[in-house]
Formats: sequence, structure tokens, C-alpha cells
Amino acid sequence: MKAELVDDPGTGAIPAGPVIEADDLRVWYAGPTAPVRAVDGVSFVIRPGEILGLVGESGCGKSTLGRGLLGLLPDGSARDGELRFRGDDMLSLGKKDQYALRGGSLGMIFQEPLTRLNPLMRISDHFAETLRTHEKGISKAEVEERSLEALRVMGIPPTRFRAYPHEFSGGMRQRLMIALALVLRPAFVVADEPTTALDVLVEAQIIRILHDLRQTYETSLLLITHNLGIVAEACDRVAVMYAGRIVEIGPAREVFANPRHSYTRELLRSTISLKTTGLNFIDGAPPDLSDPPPGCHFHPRCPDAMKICATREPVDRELPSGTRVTCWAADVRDEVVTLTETEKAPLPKEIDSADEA
Ligand SMILES: Nc1ncnc2c1ncn2[C@@H]1O[C@H](COP(=O)(O)OP(=O)(O)OP(=O)(O)O)[C@@H](O)[C@H]1O
Repeated sequence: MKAELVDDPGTGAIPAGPVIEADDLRVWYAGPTAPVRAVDGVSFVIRPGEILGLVGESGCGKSTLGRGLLGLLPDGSARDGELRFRGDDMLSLGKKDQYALRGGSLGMIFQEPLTRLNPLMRISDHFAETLRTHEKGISKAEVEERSLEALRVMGIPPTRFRAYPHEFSGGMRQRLMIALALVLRPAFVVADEPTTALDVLVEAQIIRILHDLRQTYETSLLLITHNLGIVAEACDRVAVMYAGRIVEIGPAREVFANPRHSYTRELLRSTISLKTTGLNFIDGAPPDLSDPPPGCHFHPRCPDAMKICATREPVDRELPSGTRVTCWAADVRDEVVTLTETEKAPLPKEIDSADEA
């Protein structure tokens, strides 16, 4: 079913509903023995102008999900399930149509700007090439006007328009990359660890810029990061990913103040902050995604694991706050399930004995 349409004199009719809708979306890579199920059935929406943070340990599938949403996956990978952009089915689009959407309506901000900028091209030429590729017939005057506007929003003075990439600091280069992604006024952008290579002050500046973007461009953003502080500061909602699945998703403040999934709680505990007195970490490591554990994928590492967690997948549950959680222990805590004594018996810790062996 198509989303409701509203008039937009500039770009034609655009849907008023979510920008991105993923329903049981799966992405897998061909592995040596079995497929690597990097995204294993995730469902969520991103609304216009919204910033959704995506967090989780390394190897949980965050980058794969971000790239999968844009159709930027390597050969040997595949997508399944449902994915709609402004109401249109993305998974049925051919490669050519996907390419046409990318850059124009969909954008990506990468971690390493220097590898994406051509050292022999002036910044003005990068903008001209980007705009002319996606907006055929755009005039020279408009190229300049749009480029300078994007630079202004990123806090880069117009006097630097004709400079070369190496003449900029790391933070400025990252802002240039963002400007290049936004000059096309995309409806949706994936930013994959956009500040990892930067120092903390520059990082704070970039996050502020990303946070303010929606006022200027109404762009929706999926912000992938290891830094939970960034999410707390810049994101409206947060999705917590573990072993290819979204285990908790909800308003960022609510999830941080009152984490429901045991994994979210442990992830927050293992974060270093000014208030941290001891260093916590989660025992073990995320599973091999070509052979994840049955039931809840987190059960071998979960301090709250019960017998049922090892055999039956927990079911998604939506709370009145809008948070969605998939966790047997949370269901028991909230008294929304009644388990038998056997089902709720604590699970013996296999991981500890394996570690000690
Ligand atoms: N091109 C690929 N071919 C095969 N497997 C891959 C490929 N890219 C990623 N993977 C596997 O998919 C899983 C998820 O990787 P992904 O990079 O999406 O995780 P991530 O959460 O973004 O990690 P990080 O935070 O370290 O970037 C991992 O097991 C990884 O080894």
C-alpha cells in the first residue's frame, strides 16, 4: 500500500508518512560454510527529519544495515524482507534505479573523508561534479549558489570554495563530506561512524551540525556510532543492535534512562563516562553470525538468562512510551508473561566454564 501523498511544488508529490520503513529486513553475505546473517529480520521506521542512532558492539551488523538500506552492498550479499523509501518498494528496484536514487534522495557520509575526496580536485569541482551527476542541466550559477549555501551551513567560509582537500583540517574535511552529501538535499542519509577519526571538540561540533540539519534540510538520518554519548545528545530515537537483530528501539532519553533489554543495560554499563567509577564490560564476544545461538542471541552472555532464553526467541513488545523491546527477562520484570518454573530457571553459565577451560 502506498503512503499518503502531500503536494510538494519543488519535487512533485512526496509521501507524508515515514521516509524509511523496514519490515523483517534481512541481509546476508556468502560465508565459507554458511551464509553470514548480518541483518537478521529487523523492523523499524524513520520519520521525516528524524535522527535515529544505531548502536551495538563491533560485528553486530550496524554497517551492513546502513549500507543495506541504501543498496550499497558488495557482490555476494543479498537482501530480503521489505524495505520502502517514501512508500516505494526498494527491494524490487533494479541496479540502475537504485543508483539514480542514491545521491539524489539517499546519501551516505563515511568515516574517512580523505579517501573519498580527490586530492587533485578543488572543492568547487567536487560540488560541481556531484550536482551535475545527479541534476542534469543545472546552471553554473545554481551550482555555485547551492554549494556556497551547503558550505555556509557547515560553517566553512566561502573563501575556501576553491581550495584543495589537503588544505583543510580533518574536522573541516568531514564537514566538507557532509556538505557534499547534503548539497543534493537528500531525504535520507546514513552516517557511518562520521566522527570516529576526529578529536572530541571537533566531534562535538560535527554532532551539533548533524543535530541542526533537520531545520535546514529536513533530512532524516541514521547515525551509526559506538559512542552512546553522541546518541544521547544528537538522536531522537535509538536502536540497539545485537547479532543482526534490533533488540530495543525507542526514544533515546527513555532508552538511556530506563533500558529494558539486558543487553542495552549492559552496553550502557560498559560505557566510560565522567561518572564512571569502575570499568564494566560484557563477558564474551558477539556470536559468529553464520552460526548464532538459538533463542535470544544474547543469552550466552546475559546475566539475566533463563532456560527459555536458550530455546525460544523472545517476541517484540511495544511499551506505552513507544519503546519496543525483545527480551524474556524484560517481559518477566514487567509481568507481561507467566513462565513455568522450568522456563524461568536461571541458565547455567556456559561461557564462564568455556573461558576457564
Ligand atoms: N563483505 C563482507 N563479507 C562477508 N562478511 C561480512 C562482510 N562485511 C561484514 N561482514 C560480516 O558481517 C557481520 C556484521 O558486520 P558489520 O560490519 O555490519 O558490523 P558492525 O556492527 O558495523 O561492526 P563495526 O562496528 O566493527 O563496524 C560481521 O560478522 C562481519 O564479519
